[in-house]
Amino acid sequence: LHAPRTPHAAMADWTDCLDFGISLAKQASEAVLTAFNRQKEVKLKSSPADLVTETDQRVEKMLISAIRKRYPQHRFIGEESVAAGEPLELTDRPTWIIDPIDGTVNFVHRFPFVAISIAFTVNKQTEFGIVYSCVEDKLFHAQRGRGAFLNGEPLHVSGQEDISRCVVVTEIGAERDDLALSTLTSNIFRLLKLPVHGVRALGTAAVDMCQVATGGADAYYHIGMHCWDIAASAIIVKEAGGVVTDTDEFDMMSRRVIAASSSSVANRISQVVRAFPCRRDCGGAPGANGGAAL
Ligand SMILES: O=P(O)(O)OC(CO)CO
Ligand SMILES: [Mg+2]
Ligand SMILES: [Mg+2]
Repeated sequence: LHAPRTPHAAMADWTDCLDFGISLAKQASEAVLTAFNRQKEVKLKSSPADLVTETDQRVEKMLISAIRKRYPQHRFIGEESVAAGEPLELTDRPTWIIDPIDGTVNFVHRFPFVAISIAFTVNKQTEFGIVYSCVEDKLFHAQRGRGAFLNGEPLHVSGQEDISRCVVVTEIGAERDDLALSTLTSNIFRLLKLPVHGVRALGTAAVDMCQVATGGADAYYHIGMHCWDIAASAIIVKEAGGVVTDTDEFDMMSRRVIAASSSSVANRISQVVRAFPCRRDCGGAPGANGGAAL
């Protein structure tokens, strides 16, 4: 089902793809839970804290082969396929952006927050996102213009506008060089000094960001993640009434994101948090790799 820029394609609502994605996320969750308590063979990727297991690779292959069989024209950006050398390219074609296990370090350690994250874009616009937090058995999803849901119940952000009353979620990530670590820790220091009510990190960007959609947290920011970590949860936050930004408009390839309950909270975080340079996932944008404020 190729979707060129035609009025017909503009009218497509992609619900069939969403339903299929949800059924696959449930199957993938079973595979993740079966392996959760078992011994894992762990390999390193970009750093000593960037891990992959056989389950990450197997789940991604299962998802992609099932989707490809049903939608042969569709394209993919998958974390483990990119790690294996596949190009990371977002085109106008219908594209599935997949993180087979978001929270692999948690998975390896049996820390109980791991998720399957699936986003779907057409003409580079996200049409829906699915985040399945497997151990919690929480299925988050959102479709463009149709709201966000947790296990079928509508989601709403907190609406908090005062940063000093916020719980802010972030991730430490896998970067371990001095500049990244000092930037990360000084960002947390500055937020705590505002003060905010608390800073949290669950170990999965997808689930972290979904906390903003539920109103359980008021904001999330992250530097250094990849598009597959946050593409699905970004539309979930947006459809729950939240704000998703970068320095300017949200750009899922920039490796920076702020998701917040209100634009005033997003702006305040943007003033406080500094970014360290990260190579974009794909495409180019002026100043995208600079060390400017997030
Ligand atoms: O476990 P993954 O997919 O590498 O993702 C991490 C990125 O830091 C957690 O979101
Ligand atoms: Mg991830
Ligand atoms: Mg992953």
